[in-house]
Amino acid sequence: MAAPSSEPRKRGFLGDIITLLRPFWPMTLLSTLVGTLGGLATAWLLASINRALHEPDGFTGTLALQFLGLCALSIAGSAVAGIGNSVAGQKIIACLRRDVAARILATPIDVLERHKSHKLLAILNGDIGTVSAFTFNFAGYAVSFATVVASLFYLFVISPLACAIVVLSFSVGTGLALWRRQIWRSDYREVRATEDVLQKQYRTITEGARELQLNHDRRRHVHETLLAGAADRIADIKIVAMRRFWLFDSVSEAIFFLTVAVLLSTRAWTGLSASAVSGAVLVLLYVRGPLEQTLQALPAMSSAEISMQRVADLTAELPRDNGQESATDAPEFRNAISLQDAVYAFHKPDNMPDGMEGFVLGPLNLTIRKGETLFIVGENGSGKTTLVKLLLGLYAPTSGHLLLDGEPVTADSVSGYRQLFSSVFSDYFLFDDLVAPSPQDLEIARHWLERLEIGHKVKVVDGKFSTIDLSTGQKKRLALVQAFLDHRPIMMLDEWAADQDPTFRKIFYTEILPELKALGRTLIVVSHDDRYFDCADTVIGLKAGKIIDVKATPQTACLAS
Ligand SMILES: Nc1ncnc2c1ncn2[C@@H]1O[C@H](COP(=O)(O)OP(=O)(O)OP(=O)(O)O)[C@@H](O)[C@H]1O
Repeated sequence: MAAPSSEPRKRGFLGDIITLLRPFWPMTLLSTLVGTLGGLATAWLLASINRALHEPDGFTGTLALQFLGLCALSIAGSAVAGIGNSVAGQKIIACLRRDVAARILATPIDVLERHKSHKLLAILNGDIGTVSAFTFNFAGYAVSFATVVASLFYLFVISPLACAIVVLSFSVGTGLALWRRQIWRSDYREVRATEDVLQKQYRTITEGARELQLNHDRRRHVHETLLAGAADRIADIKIVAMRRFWLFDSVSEAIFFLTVAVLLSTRAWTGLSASAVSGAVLVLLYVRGPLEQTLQALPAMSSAEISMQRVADLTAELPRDNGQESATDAPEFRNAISLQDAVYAFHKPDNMPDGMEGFVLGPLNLTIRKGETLFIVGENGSGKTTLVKLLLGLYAPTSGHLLLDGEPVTADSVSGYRQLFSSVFSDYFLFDDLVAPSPQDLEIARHWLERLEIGHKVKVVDGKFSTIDLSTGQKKRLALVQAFLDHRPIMMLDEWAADQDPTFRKIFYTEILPELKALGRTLIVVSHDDRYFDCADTVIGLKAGKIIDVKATPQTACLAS
């Protein structure tokens, strides 16, 4: 089995945005074109107003009609651009969310374990929204851009000098905005990194609520140092950025008034006509809004660029699903699964001190025959769960092979291979519903709920369990019902009995496991219950990642114990 392929990131930010917009190009193109038309109409409207100001006949009927027509076009252009934008924006968010989720679902477990879940959540919740917030306004920027360019063109036609003064004024404003963007880029990088820390602390206060309420010192440390530290740092960076923003905004405003003053006060010297001066003031007044809107998009663009980078970095590491996961059927399980000189070595964590190495399981040789009950035993940290993940195809061997009926399980076949198993890990996830249950499934579920002595607590109602608010041991019994309903030939139960009371623990080993075996299930059971090791056909003992003991036991002994 090969390691997941990662796609090198070749495109730039603009390329990413265009790729995102590509599926919605008819709508984006239409709204951008109509929006641009609206922007041109606005510029023409300014020209008409200026002409009306200096027309000897004033606001003539023709001008009035033209004014109305242009108003309609300008308003309609903005509206169509706005609506088209929001539709494309929402679809882009949905698309990105689906794509990232599909990639996470198709990602090998060890890669996923290396990405901490709070970081994945920050990307799913925060970054995707930031990217979309920028693409949302794509047509809006086109409207603003068209208005600015067309208005300047009009001004150039009536007076190149007035146009030059206005362009100079806008250029200084634009220069300031670009400078501001540059500073915001580095600020936002720190904001975004701190948001990951914040997300981690949010998880701590929700998932560790019990522990924190019982320990005031830790609670204070988490709340006042870690969480408040991250929240305050983000606030501090944003306060400085906003202060800078308003300072730059005031300077831009001052430049605007200064330009108007220059235009008015130097008329005698520059020889500008009244129509050129009023045209320039109109353009300055009216175009300032759209221009600022475009310039204000620059910080949003920086944020989107960094967020896009994070989404792209993540998705480059995660494989594309291509629908293969759902399309692959389980192969037939005829004889045995085995490991041949299989090794799994964990990556050494970045913060692991020198001289310490990551855990290595193997090399292992092991065969599990169809219908066999195998117990994996060993002290804490000996590698039992790691071995199970290797056997289930969740970890790919670093070297050696995983074989199904003598054939190596490859990167192409592993997804189907995994469908041979149902599992209850020691840190299992409990689903509260059944996937498309048949009437027989409902019957089987009822049987197993009774058999596991939780039938009085849980029923199946409309394809869902009526509750999953159960005791720890009862939840685990429900997880076993779920695993059984998966109808897989091999069941893996990792320390399943650890949370059960002594009576039910005995029932599990001496009745439930033999029943499952009698139903044809191959069973892989991780256990510390040495009292019941006789209930296995084979027991393998692990120590420091190596098999130290293999024992074949007749299962009849279990029934007598
Ligand atoms: N995600 C991980 N990243 C790095 N190392 C890991 C990871 N998971 C486990 N390990 C290492 O692998 C070793 C074996 O872990 P494993 O969970 O397989 O032990 P185990 O035998 O199931 O233990 P237990 O009886 O406590 O459940 C551990 O000592 C740990 O250091």
